[in-house]
Amino acid sequence: MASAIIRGLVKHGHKSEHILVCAPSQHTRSRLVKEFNVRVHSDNSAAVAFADIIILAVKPFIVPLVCDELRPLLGQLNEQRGDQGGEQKLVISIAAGLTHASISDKLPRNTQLVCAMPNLPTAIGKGLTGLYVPGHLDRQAFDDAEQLMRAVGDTVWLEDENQMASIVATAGSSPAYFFLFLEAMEKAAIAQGLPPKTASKAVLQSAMGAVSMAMASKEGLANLRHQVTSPKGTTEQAVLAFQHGDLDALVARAMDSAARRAKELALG
Ligand SMILES: NC(=O)C1=CN([C@@H]2O[C@H](COP(=O)(O)OP(=O)(O)OC[C@H]3O[C@@H](n4cnc5c(N)ncnc54)[C@H](O)[C@@H]3O)[C@@H](O)[C@H]2O)C=CC1
Ligand SMILES: O=C(O)[C@@H]1CCC=N1
Repeated sequence: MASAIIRGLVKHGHKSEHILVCAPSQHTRSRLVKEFNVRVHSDNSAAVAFADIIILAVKPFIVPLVCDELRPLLGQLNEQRGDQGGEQKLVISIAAGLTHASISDKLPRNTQLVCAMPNLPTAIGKGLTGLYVPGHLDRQAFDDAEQLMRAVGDTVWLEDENQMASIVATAGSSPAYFFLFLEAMEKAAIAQGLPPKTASKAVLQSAMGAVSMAMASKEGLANLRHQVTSPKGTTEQAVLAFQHGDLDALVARAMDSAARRAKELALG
């Protein structure tokens, strides 16, 4: 996910020399230098010395370990900046499930921390990031978090942290559902006899057309669906097959499972 954000940032004009990636693996560091020409370091605390905005993009169970590495220097630098009336460094966590309080507890007191849930299309500037912060955040930190994630897509601010699990299910994880559905369509089209390239083009272009139309339209998804569904026609048969398979219930079950998993990850 870090690569997706970096790709999106670089593509949208952020200078690669302003980005420092800290990763323990030499292989990962070399790959990122080769791909994006970013700065790299093996020591996570180098991020604190270098950056005003620090993104925690590790697996949820590793976040506490990384916070332990960041805490001493982060506390020291923020204290210095506070004494000089300067801005505090901003920490953004993208770890699924982890609560603001659980991460804050691992960082120096009063650290400006935003919990974010982006998704993979940030890599092409078409991401969706849910953002949450309880109560107060400095205006500058708020603007910085918004501006950074806006550079790689759209944002929604959540008022209630409990909504974050739904954003994980609806946005963070959902590109995989769409890929799965498109894969299933592609397989079915090939099974019906279309050449693979034709099947792929027909599926992807139709998906893109449908999503672009839905985004441009004020009519709502059900209305658009009705416009495709001629009475006693072909679409009606396909829609009936989905409905007999109880697609709504299946999707709800899948999304509930993702949201439940996000809450489990919060418990560690
Ligand atoms: N993959 C996705 O689409 C999304 C992932 N996320 C969140 O992003 C985080 C990362 O997920 P992925 O990118 O999928 O996992 P990943 O396994 O692909 O990437 C994790 C990276 O962390 C690095 N790492 C491991 N230990 C480290 C340490 N001690 N210090 C610094 N770096 C370390 C690894 O080298 C690896 O490059 C997770 O918390 C996940 O919940 C959030 C939204 C979407
Ligand atoms: O599957 C995961 O846990 C991560 C969080 C959202 C998308 N990928």
